[in-house]
Amino acid sequence: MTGTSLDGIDVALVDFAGSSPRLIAAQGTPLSDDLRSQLLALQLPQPNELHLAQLAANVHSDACADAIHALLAQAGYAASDIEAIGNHGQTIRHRPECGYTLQIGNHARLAEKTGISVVGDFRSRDVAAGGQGAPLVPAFHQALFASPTERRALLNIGGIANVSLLIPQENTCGFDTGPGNVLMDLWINQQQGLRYDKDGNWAASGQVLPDLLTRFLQDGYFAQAAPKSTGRDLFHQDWLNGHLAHRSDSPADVQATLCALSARSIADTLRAQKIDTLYVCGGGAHNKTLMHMLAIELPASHITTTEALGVAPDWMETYAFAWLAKCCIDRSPANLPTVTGARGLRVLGAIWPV
Ligand SMILES: Nc1ncnc2c1ncn2[C@@H]1O[C@H](COP(=O)(O)OP(=O)(O)OP(=O)(O)O)[C@@H](O)[C@H]1O
Ligand SMILES: CC(=O)N[C@H]1[C@@H]2OC[C@@H](O2)[C@@H](O)[C@@H]1O[C@H](C)C(=O)O
Repeated sequence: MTGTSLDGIDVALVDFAGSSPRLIAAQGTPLSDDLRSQLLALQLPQPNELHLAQLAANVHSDACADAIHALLAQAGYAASDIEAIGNHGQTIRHRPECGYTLQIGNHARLAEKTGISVVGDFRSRDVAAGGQGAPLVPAFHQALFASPTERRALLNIGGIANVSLLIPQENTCGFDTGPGNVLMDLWINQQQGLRYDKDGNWAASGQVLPDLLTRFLQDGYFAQAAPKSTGRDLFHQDWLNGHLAHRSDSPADVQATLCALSARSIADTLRAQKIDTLYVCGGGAHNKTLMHMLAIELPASHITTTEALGVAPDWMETYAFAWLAKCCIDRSPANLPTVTGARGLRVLGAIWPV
């Protein structure tokens, strides 16, 4: 899995032989500066992008192969022990309204480099069936973590934040709430050259600016009804610069307000759901300021991380893509039409067999 934050490659090794899946090992490897800048550049239109995307896909696959070999060596497994790799690829465009979503990654090359079958392109079939193609993890959350008694929400705070609502006796809902870390990452990078605001310390040093927060929240995405999904296609540098034009706020206050934007836009979607426990995963679970703001926004819910469900917050997403690969191999439908808006259940993904 390489997600919208473009921070690294996460690999999970999962055993599906028992009655429920078991996460055996997981590892994160930072993306090289070169690959990261190639992938970042492809997030928005640029000249010669077809060629550049194919070259980046090759480098991405080679880096994924290295990360997989490293995890197998560390866990004491051989390639021949592994049935398949679920390869999300890197999203460089997400335009379900135009009938496509694009995750680059050279699946054939990854199969060649590892000698392991690859399952990839998980989102296209759902989009072809009229769905958003995202988020896909709610089906996995439902399969593993639904409770007969507790009203649960699982919240992934990656670059983009997405939520799964697991309410007893109700269909599972899920959608992208909007920015998770992506705008905070862009702002601290622009102001201080850092990749992210460690523990949310910079945000904690500023004051939330209510008028700026209101301005951010006026983006039409927040009021849109589900099914909905988003990405860097919407929440990018120009979005941020556009909202900050003709203002002279203190940079720390802007960071605090971006943090509040993530917390508020998440909480606004959860308040009416009377969630008993909110389980947080993704890198944002490490942002203490964001977690604190969420707790203030949702006083009636117990807020913890997915560690309480037995899965460390950093591995939930990559675990999900192993599960999605297994569903594809078994030809089990893995989308939730109540989440993505697809016309029906579909088997997701394509297989590059060895
Ligand atoms: N200690 C920390 N303090 C604050 N923020 C952190 C910390 N560790 C990680 N993050 C944030 O989490 C981000 C990475 O999160 P994650 O890996 O879940 O995103 P992703 O999977 O790439 O995104 P998505 O889920 O949207 O695809 C970093 O870019 C950073 O903003
Ligand atoms: C198009 C795309 O890559 N979407 C990602 C992104 O990252 C978070 C959010 O936006 C979510 O919709 C999705 O990823 C997760 C893993 C999903 O499909 O459930």
